[in-house]
This record gives sequence, structure tokens and C-alpha cells, in this order.
Amino acid sequence: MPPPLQRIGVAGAGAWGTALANAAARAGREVVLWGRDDRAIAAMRATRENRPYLPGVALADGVEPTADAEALAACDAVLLVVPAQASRAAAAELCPHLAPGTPLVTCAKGIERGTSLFMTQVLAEACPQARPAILSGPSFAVDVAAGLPTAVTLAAREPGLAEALAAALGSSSFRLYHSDDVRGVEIGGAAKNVLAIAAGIVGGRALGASAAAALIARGFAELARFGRAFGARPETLAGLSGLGDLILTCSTAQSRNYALGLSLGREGGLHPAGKLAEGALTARVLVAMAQAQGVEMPIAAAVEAVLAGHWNVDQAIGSLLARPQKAEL
Ligand SMILES: NC(=O)C1=CN([C@@H]2O[C@H](COP(=O)(O)OP(=O)(O)OC[C@H]3O[C@@H](n4cnc5c(N)ncnc54)[C@H](O)[C@@H]3O)[C@@H](O)[C@H]2O)C=CC1
Ligand SMILES: O=C(CO)COP(=O)(O)O
Repeated sequence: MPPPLQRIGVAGAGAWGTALANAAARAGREVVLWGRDDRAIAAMRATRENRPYLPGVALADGVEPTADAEALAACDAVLLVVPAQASRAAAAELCPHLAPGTPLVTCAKGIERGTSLFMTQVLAEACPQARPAILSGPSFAVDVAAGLPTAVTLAAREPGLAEALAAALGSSSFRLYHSDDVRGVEIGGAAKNVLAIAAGIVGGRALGASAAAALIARGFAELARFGRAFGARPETLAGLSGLGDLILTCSTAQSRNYALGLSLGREGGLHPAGKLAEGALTARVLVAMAQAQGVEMPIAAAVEAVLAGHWNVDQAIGSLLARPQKAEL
């Protein structure tokens, strides 16, 4: 039996990083929660709460907030929990502090703009001496931080690594299913955010529960087509990190992506400032990659056209409803 991964680093002290730190501590691990903002970390140490990101949720015992990246050197595995577009910079900055061969788990959901790379590909470039993995699935930070039951997927190509990470981080309230289909897991998380914006628009325009269900099903057809074209396994796309997360994020304004769509649908207005909506940052690169592979993604393309200001919401809805009727599969 390999020695357990006992000391876990969490790099990124926003909502999801804080929630994952709590989950790892509940699983019995010692946890270092690294954030780049000294003052925010000092406040967290004093109050045992991450007030700006997760107000009202106590940091679990065993979580040690720090602004010193050197504290990650002694960690057996590190979760990288920053936005997708910041992942390269953060991985490159932290890499010199990690012991060679440290498992580095991206927890971001997106595709890098400019390079069209998936998240583990970004890690491989930015920190080649780490062992890449990904954690993704239907899980709001506030639920995980509070210890409500959740289930997500942890994937790594290296044999045994995903199991070891799942064993270290999992508990009765935070269940981790392991997988070797890294590509499938990273595609599900990236694509569902774009589709959730469309679901929010449907809600904001009050198009009805039937339209909302159709949007999820047809959105899943797009996600699955894209996934197949880029080497994902269909079973992964239909699992927690694909369909599971799509259902969650398309169902409630708790999702920041859905909330963005809701506001676009209601007011035809623009992005509510301040909150991270990864789908808005991934839409263009996702659609460009789909077009380059000849993959049809009309819902994602409509979201992209609205965000880019090429269409208003009514034009986007009109274009989808005017598409010729065709075979479902
Ligand atoms: N909030 C949630 O419920 C969930 C979020 N995620 C994903 O996790 C990722 C992070 O999201 P959140 O934590 O919610 O965002 P957030 O906006 O709450 O926090 C982001 C954190 O990253 C830090 N950060 C940004 N750039 C950085 C850099 N270059 N170096 C170091 N730190 C940096 C920020 O200071 C902030 O503390 C996103 O890709 C999101 O899709 C995944 C599952 C659930
Ligand atoms: O990824 C998430 C839930 O699984 C969080 O969704 P939002 O980023 O849309 O809030």
C-alpha cells in the first residue's frame, strides 16, 4: 500500500478553494489553504471564516490559511482552485515551491483562451514536473463547505493516482468517484457553464419549465457531440462531471452562470459585475473549437453571439426556434 496523501495544499482561497479545504479537513487531512492576498489570509486566520467569499461558513479545524507559497512544499498533493484563465499563471508561480512529482489537481472549469487548451494541458505546460489530475462535478461551494452531501469525479491518466486522491479527499458527505477519462471530465465542466447561461436566459425570459427541460436535453446533445469529437468517453459525459453538473447549473440562480443568463434574459442587460461566470469566458473558445472540428453547437453559439453583442436575446431565441426540424439523434 502506498503511504496516504496526508497533507493537502489548496491553492486559491476563493469560494471553491475554501470549500474544498473544509472537505479535505473533514476527510481527516491536514490542510494548507494558500491565498495570494496577505490581508485576506490574515482576516481568515483571525476570524476562521472566509467572509468575502463564503460568509457564515466556519473554516474546519485542521485548515491552516497561509499567504506563504513555501508552505505547499511539504504537501503530498495540491488542489489548484483559481479561475480557468488564471490557472496557467498560478501554476507557474507555485510550481517552484512544489516537490517534484506532487499531484496537482485542477478544480477549474473552463478552456484557456488563446491556446484552446483544456485545464490539465495547461498544468502540463505550466508545471511539467507535477502529476496532473482534475476534480469536477455538481457541487456548489456553499453546499460542500457546509458538509451537505455531494458527489464529484476525480480523474487522472496515471494509474492509481485518481484512486489515491479520491481516498485522501473523500468522506461520507463528499463522495469522489475516480476515473482515467481526464478529457471527458474537463470537457463536461467547461461546456456546462456556457449552456447554463442559456438556461438562465430561458428562465429570465420566462419561457416555461418545458423549454427549460428541452434546453438541458439539447444542451447535453451539444456537450456530448463536442466531447466525442475531442476524445471523451460517452459514459463520462453522461456522468457526474457532465450531465450531472449540467443539470445542477441549469437549474438554479445559485449558479453564477445561470444568474448571468437570468439577468441577460430579464433585462437584456449586461454581465452583473463582480461574480465569476466562467461560461462567459469560455464561450468563444468553445464555439471556435467546435466550428474547427465541424461540431454543431447552436445553443453555445447563440450564447456566444449574445455575449459578443452580435445578437440580442430575442434574436438568439428566434434563431434557435427557427432551426429546421430534424431527427433527434
Ligand atoms: N464556486 C463554486 O461553487 C465552484 C467553482 N468551481 C470552479 O472553481 C474555479 C474557481 O472558482 P471560485 O473559487 O468559485 O472563484 P472565486 O471568484 O470565488 O475565487 C477565485 C480565487 O482565485 C484567486 N485568484 C485569481 N487569480 C489568481 C492567481 N493568478 N493566483 C492566485 N490566486 C488567484 C482569487 O484571488 C480568488 O481568491 C472556477 O473555475 C469555478 O468554475 C468549481 C466547482 C464549484
Ligand atoms: O460549477 C459549479 C457547480 O458545480 C458552480 O457553478 P457556477 O460557477 O455557475 O456558480
